[in-house]
Amino acid sequence: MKTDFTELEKTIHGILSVPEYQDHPASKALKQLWEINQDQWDRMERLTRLSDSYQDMMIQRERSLSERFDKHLRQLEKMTRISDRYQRSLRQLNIELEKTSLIDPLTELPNRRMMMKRLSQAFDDQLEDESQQGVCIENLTVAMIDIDYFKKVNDEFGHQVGDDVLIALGKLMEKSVDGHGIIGRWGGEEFLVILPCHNIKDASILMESLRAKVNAYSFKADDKTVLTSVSIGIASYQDKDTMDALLSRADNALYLAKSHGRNSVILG
Ligand SMILES: Nc1nc2c(ncn2[C@@H]2O[C@H](COP(=O)(O)OP(=O)(O)OP(=O)(O)O)[C@@H](O)[C@H]2O)c(=O)[nH]1
Repeated sequence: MKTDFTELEKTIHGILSVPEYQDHPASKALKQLWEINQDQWDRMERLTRLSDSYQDMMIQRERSLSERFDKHLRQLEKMTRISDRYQRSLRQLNIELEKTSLIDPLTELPNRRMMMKRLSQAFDDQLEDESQQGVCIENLTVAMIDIDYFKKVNDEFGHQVGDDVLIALGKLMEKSVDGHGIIGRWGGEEFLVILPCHNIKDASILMESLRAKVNAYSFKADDKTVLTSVSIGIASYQDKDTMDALLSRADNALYLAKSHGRNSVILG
């Protein structure tokens, strides 16, 4: 746009520099007009520069904002990844913790806590079944099993062999009960079997077979052989029974089995 005026500028400069025209009113007005024009140009240039620097500033600002946004986004993604990882490991830890709190570390059978949970569940099922006249018309039955003279095993063969015998007998008894109910380590050399939907007769046949298997089993420790047997007390659910009452009947039956010479099954 300014280049269009180049010729005009030259002409005006030409007129203004002629000495005879200096005092002519038209020359004075032209000079004034020229100065106003120059002033306008300066102002426009200043405005253009201002607008350019403003635009530069905005571009710069936009760039830094977008960089900051990208940086925050990356940080957020990183934090989300870390949090996901942390949550996964926490979940895994919880599963393991839950498992270790319910499993006996030596025999890897359910521990007493888990057996109490399962028994409580079996009780609920039993009560629900009674009220709804469901398919399970038989009683819930429990069996308390205690290894006979286990102290002797420890004394004679050492505690480590005692541990190995506990593990081996745990596996053997678990196999015997498999498909009928569950077995857990109740504590020390004592185990509990829960047999839902088993009347006392069926339960005693199953427990008698378990007893015979343990009796026939021999554990080899180096060149020595460890022979064991178990005493078993059985009790079936009776009307208005509590868990404690049922367990204590099974315990009393076990006590009788012990006092009647061990290696036997007694019904409570
Ligand atoms: N090796 C080993 N021994 C255990 C464990 N828990 C309990 N025992 C042992 O089991 C033995 C139980 O002894 P007692 O209660 O006298 O019973 P018992 O010798 O089996 O005799 P009866 O039960 O009367 O037939 C003790 O010597 C305990 O130390 C265990 O985790 N490992």
